[in-house]
Formats: sequence, structure tokens, C-alpha cells
Amino acid sequence: MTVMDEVRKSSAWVATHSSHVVVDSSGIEKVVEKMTGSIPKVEWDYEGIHYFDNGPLTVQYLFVLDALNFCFWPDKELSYDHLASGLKEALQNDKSAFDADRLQKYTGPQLRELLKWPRPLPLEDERVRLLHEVGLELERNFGGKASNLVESCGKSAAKLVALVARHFPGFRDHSVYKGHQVFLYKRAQIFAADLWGAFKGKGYGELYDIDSITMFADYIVPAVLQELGVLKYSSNLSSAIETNSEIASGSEEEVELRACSIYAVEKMRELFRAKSGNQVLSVELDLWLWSVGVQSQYLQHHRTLSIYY
Ligand SMILES: Nc1nc2c(c(CN[C@H]3C=C[C@H](O)[C@@H]3O)cn2[C@@H]2O[C@H](COP(=O)(O)O)[C@@H](O)[C@H]2O)c(=O)[nH]1
Repeated sequence: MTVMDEVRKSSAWVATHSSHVVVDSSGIEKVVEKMTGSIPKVEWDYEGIHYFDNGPLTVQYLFVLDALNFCFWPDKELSYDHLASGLKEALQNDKSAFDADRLQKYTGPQLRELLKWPRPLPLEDERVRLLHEVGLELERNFGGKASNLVESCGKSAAKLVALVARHFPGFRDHSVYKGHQVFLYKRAQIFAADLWGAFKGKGYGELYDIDSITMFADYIVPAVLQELGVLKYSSNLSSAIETNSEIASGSEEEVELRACSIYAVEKMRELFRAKSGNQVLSVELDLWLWSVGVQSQYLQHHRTLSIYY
């Protein structure tokens, strides 16, 4: 069983034992019917905010990016775009900014300065700790280079996600739900997807099993699925989200929001295939749903302090 099978299996378990979130199959049918045979194609980097030079430095950039790709919401003005474009600019100004030895030395204020952010970042100490972890482990086992890590995976996304989770504790996105271990691996999977997207499935982005990746369980896509009528919440959970109350990391509600999103997107994918005969990837569904979410001004999402998404 691959790591992604574990993600699918454990998410399905949550979806069938959930108390606060329901995956509505009629909601899924409506969405799939509306798609009439194809989903809106969203280009990777449609925003033009990522660094790309078609070489190993891009891999280093994407790994650093996804090591820090979590929890923007506590600062109303901060978003993923600031991280992606801030790191891009930092690298353009200094090609050695993400060398493994440099990664191990950043302080909070230096990271802020790198991103040109005027105040402390959310979970800044954790961000710094994770940068150090990435630098140290890359140095110890991969000659300092994320490109070596990718090359050692034989073009397999499943191997890459497993290897990243094995070596970098910060990417071990697991929870225990009603006594069962649930695997979500949001940042490890998005790293594989970012490689595939950035390199357009070639070179470092050639991954023969990209179809095995699930959606990336963050705080945007669940909210979009709820708006589409695919997810239904209990009244307590609805009001917690509407009033911006914090939902604890690892709580039943939080695990259900994330795992039910994975399950729902897998169901969408199956139904889409059954109806149209076309294969659609979870990565493609994810990018479409995510881009809808970040462009919607009034999207209300759940708030959890987490290093995983
Ligand atoms: N499911 C899913 N979640 C994603 C992404 C991305 C970025 N992917 C880039 C890669 C290529 C494309 O061009 C995209 O630009 C970030 N996130 C998550 O969203 C949240 C940030 O929201 P806000 O606070 O509003 O910026 C946060 O949890 C972050 O981890 C994605 O693709 N899928």
C-alpha cells in the first residue's frame, strides 16, 4: 500500500464515521453534471508568482516554499502569494539564499526581511524551525539539494511523498481520529504536484503516478466544497466557522473537514470518469477548486493553527 492509498483509505474511514461533516452525494452529482465532460483548466502558476529556471534551483525553491506553505489566515493581509513571490524575489536577488547551510541559520526577523513582511509572521518560530530542519536534513542525506531527493525517487510521486515524510518530521501530516490514524500529507503531496505543475510533467516534474495524489487538505478547498453543496456541516460547526472561532488542530471537527474533502474529491473524480469517460486528476480538481476559493471575496473558512496547511 502506498502513502496515497493510506490517505484515501483513512479519509474514507473518517467520512463514514463522521459526526460534524457529511459528504452529500447529490451535491457531488450536481457539480459533476455542471462540468459537462471537462473541468475548467487552471494553469499552474496562473498568478505568475513562482520562481522558475527549469533547473535544480527551482526544486530547492519549491521545497522551501512548501516547507512554509501553511497558516496565513491569522494575518488578514498575508496570503500564499506573498510567500511564493517573496521567496522568488529573495532567490532572484541572491542565488545562494536557499543553500542548505543558509537555511539552517535564518532567524525570524531575517525571514520576515526576506519576505519583506513588516511584522511577525504567523507561527514564525515554527516556520524558522522548519527551515532549519529542511536545511539540516538536506545537508545530512541529500548533499544539500532537494533536487537529489527528487532524483532518488525514480519519477514516482508516491515514493517522493513517502521519502519527504520519512526524512522531514514537519511534513508528517497525521492525526488520530476516534482511535484511528489518519494520513493527510498536504504539504508533501503539494510539493510533488508543484514539481509536476512547474516542470509541466517533464524533467524534475516527470512523475508517472501523478494520478495517485489526492487533493491538498487546506482551509480553502473545504470551504469551496461546502459552498458547492458537496459538504454539509452540523449547526455547531457552521456557527464556529461563521463566528471565526478557532477549531483546535487534531479535533474531530478539523480532521473531518480535511478528510471529508479528500474523500469528496475522490468521489467527484470517480463520478466524473463514470459519466464522461474522461480521466481527471485530483490535482486538477484541486487547483480548480482552490483558484475558485482564493478569488472569492467572501469565502468563510475554518480557522486552525496548524503547521500542516
Ligand atoms: N488545496 C490547495 N491549497 C493550497 C494551494 C496553494 C498554492 N498552490 C499554488 C501552486 C500552483 C498554483 O499556481 C497555486 O498558486 C496554497 N494552498 C493553501 O491555501 C491556503 C492559503 O490560502 P490564503 O490564506 O488565501 O493565501 C493555505 O492553507 C495554503 O497552504 C493549492 O494549490 N491547493
